[in-house]
Amino acid sequence: MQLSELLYKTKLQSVSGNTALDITAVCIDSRKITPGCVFIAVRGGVDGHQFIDNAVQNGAIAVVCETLPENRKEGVVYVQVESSAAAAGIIAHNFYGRPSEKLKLTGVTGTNGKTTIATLLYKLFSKLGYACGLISTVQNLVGNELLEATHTTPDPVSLNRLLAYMVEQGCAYAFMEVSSHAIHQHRVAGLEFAGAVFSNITHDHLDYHKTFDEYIRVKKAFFDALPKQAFALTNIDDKRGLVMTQNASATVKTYSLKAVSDFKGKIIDNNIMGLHMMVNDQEVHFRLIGEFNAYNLLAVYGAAVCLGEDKLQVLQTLSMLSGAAGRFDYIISAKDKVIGIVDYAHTPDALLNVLATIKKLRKGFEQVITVVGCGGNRDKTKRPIMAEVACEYSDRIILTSDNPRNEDPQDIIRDMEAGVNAGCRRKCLSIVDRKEAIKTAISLANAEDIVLVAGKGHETYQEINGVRNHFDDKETVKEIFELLEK
Ligand SMILES: CC(=O)N[C@H]1[C@@H](OP(=O)(O)OP(=O)(O)OC[C@H]2O[C@@H](n3ccc(=O)[nH]c3=O)[C@H](O)[C@@H]2O)O[C@H](CO)[C@@H](O)[C@@H]1O[C@H](C)C(=O)N[C@@H](C)C(=O)N[C@H](CCC(=O)O)C(=O)O
Ligand SMILES: Nc1ncnc2c1ncn2[C@@H]1O[C@H](COP(=O)(O)OP(=O)(O)OP(=O)(O)O)[C@@H](O)[C@H]1O
Ligand SMILES: N[C@H](CCC[C@H](N)C(=O)O)C(=O)O
Ligand SMILES: [Mg+2]
Repeated sequence: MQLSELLYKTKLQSVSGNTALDITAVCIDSRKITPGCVFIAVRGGVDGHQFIDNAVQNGAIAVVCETLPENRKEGVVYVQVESSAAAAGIIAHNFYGRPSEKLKLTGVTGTNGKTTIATLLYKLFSKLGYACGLISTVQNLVGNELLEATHTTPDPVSLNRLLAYMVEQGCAYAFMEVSSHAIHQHRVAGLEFAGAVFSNITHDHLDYHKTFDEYIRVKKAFFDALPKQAFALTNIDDKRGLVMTQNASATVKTYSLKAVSDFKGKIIDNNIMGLHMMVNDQEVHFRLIGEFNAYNLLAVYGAAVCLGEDKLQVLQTLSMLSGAAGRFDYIISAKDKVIGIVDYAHTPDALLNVLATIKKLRKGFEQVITVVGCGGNRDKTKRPIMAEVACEYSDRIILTSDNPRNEDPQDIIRDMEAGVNAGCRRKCLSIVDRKEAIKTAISLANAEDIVLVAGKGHETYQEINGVRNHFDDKETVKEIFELLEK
């Protein structure tokens, strides 16, 4: 494709050279240069500008950058833009044939619930008979083809390649999670969204965004950028729900369990068998559990209706679906009927939600034993809060490792212990080894007790010092149930 076509819709500052140049690939990483490509120098943790010469040496014939290099090579076209990251999204979108305009793309953002909502939308639309794509933390799916996910929202080149593949495979819809990192880094720049969903916003990722206001501003930017013909569906029970869409030119739709809204729900009953709800005057039973899933289900219902589906058919189909892997995923031991719940709650709010949900499901006599850790090299401020939440809602807690990454797991646990108040110390244990921690929790459980293993959900590894060792919470719980019941 010609460079001039690739630059369509980018905000150019200067161009040196002839843009009637055939480009074979788009590259944002100098380590992955292929001859004939355009290299886009993006500033991140390191400054991509320092790799321009290297990229040219390895065969890049055009360079897109914010600051022009002093030594420019003859025959190479240099394009200056205001934001390389934004240009990368737009250029990648053009290169891959503007895939988001060839299918209906819905983006889901918010602190919690993105994977659940996007996955349910994918399952729902697949069941309704459409070929669909899914881009999520857990997995990417093109029809039934499974592709590994490395990020919640991939980099713009991988993302547009994936969307183009969905188009090629005949997908009519794509549902994707849009993380706040992705919005901030312009990974979704250039994409044409048919609609966007806001789930909620709470304390997370402040290691990256620094302040809560900045985190809100970043998420809001996604809604501000939606096209006029798109829908912007927001949860108005969240304090920031209306702020998100206040400047959107898209059509704003709302959902709520508490207030008058376009998609209004009311919980009639909420137990281990599922949710019994009223949704816009229609009584319906869902297999998903807990109030937070009532919100997720309303978001899915609302988005499907905004995309033009029949209300009743959507509810009937939704009522048959199960949730996403590692989200309130439970196993009951054969003999003692101990309930093991594996959940991806890795933020204070998510943990609070899960434990509050469990509390409502209890019959009264059983203990709740919580196993929880916090990831290394991530927001440290959440550590004591998560321990505090776990203490408040559990009869026993075992603090353990999540993915320590490059931190000493003992240090992480110490940070968590700061949140355990004197009154709770007697019910709290710290065990660094996650498997040992789960085993201890299950050994402490009596018949019908509930063991919550939080933080890693669907993850099948534990990352320690750059090495990912196989580790699967659900598999571990199952294994220990079998071992202890022999
Ligand atoms: C903090 C963060 O988000 N980092 C992402 C970011 O990296 P970065 O900007 O620091 O990149 P960098 O390594 O400094 O390089 C800057 C530029 O120079 C280029 N480069 C770099 C080195 C080189 O030799 N040559 C070269 O050309 C890079 O390709 C890049 O374009 O851009 C990279 C390419 O798109 C991402 O892979 C990387 O994700 C890292 C691995 C990551 O861990 N990200 C997490 C935090 C993340 O994005 N998480 C969210 C979900 C969060 C949630 O909701 O839970 C997600 O969407 O997955
Ligand atoms: N609507 C919701 N509100 C609050 N908590 C939720 C909600 N939905 C799910 N959760 C809790 O948050 C955890 C993460 O859910 P999910 O994976 O769907 O969210 P996510 O936004 O994709 O998270 P991540 O950014 O980590 O990928 C779940 O394990 C559950 O405990
Ligand atoms: N997308 C999140 C997931 C955190 C999951 C938790 N298990 C951890 O490793 O901290 C992140 O990368 O920050
Ligand atoms: Mg997710």
